[in-house]
Amino acid sequence: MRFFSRCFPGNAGPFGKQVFSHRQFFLIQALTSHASMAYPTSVINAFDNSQDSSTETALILIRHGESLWNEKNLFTGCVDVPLTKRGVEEAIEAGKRISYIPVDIIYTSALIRAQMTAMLAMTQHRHKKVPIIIHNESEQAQTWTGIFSEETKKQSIPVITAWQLNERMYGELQGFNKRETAERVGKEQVHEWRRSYDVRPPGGESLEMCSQRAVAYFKDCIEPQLKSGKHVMVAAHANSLRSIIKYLDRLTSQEVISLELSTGIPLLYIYKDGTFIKRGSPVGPTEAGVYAYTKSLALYRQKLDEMSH
Ligand SMILES: O=C(O)[C@@H](CO)OP(=O)(O)O
Repeated sequence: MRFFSRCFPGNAGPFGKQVFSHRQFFLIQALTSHASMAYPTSVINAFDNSQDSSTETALILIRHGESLWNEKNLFTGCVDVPLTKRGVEEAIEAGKRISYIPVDIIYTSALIRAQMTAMLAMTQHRHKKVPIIIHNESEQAQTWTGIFSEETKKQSIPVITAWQLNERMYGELQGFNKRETAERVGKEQVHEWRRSYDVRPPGGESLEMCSQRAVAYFKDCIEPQLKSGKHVMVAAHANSLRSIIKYLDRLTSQEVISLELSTGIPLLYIYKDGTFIKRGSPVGPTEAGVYAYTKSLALYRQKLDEMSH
């Protein structure tokens, strides 16, 4: 049961007090293990490779679009702030960039800026499936969010929310202006709090502490999905994603200091034979280079194109 309790929404943690039930598990299984009835078999095969664990799978990482506190230059951490208009546009643009890359399951943090980003990005996707947030707050939430049409389930993508993917908790800095804080306590101190690997901001999490929960979640819950043939998108935050990228790219704690992630830029990895191959950021939906590296992605794109003609 370890996989279940750690990997489904509502797992114990600062942002979840729910418990996992078997019903939840079966719902997610149903949502992720289907083939589309509405598409020709060849298309289904092109992106439903969940039976073949040797297949390459796509992992898209995306930092949320600009938030209202990014705009104001405030330490945000786990404060649940929505996107700005520009953030909304960034998320839509990101969606265009990945609109031909298969997505079978989405993970987001428990915070609205990551969830908005994932949902807005999916409005641009060519497969037109509906991303649906899996609710597990209570037995009632599970029952009341039930989907009873198999056909409709097949046209859905489960969205799993996990507090472990949240932004690093910034402690007593949350809500303060970054520039003003630097003027008060010194630029070096603020830089150390923001970018060092193991120094904690007052009352908050160091990047190392953030890594411990984010990478553990990635290894326990997301990697098994990729391994089983699912294409995964993760919408999260600067520091939870820096932690995950440190793990994927095997960066040292020194190297991760200079890793900066822009808002709303998708990053693509291919998972194959237990390793992650970095593919950078797809620049545009029709960029040939993005699809050149794996046959299955190229085939997927070709089929989507054929469907729309
Ligand atoms: O304020 C925050 O939560 C983060 C991300 O915006 O800031 P920083 O770049 O300092 O880690």
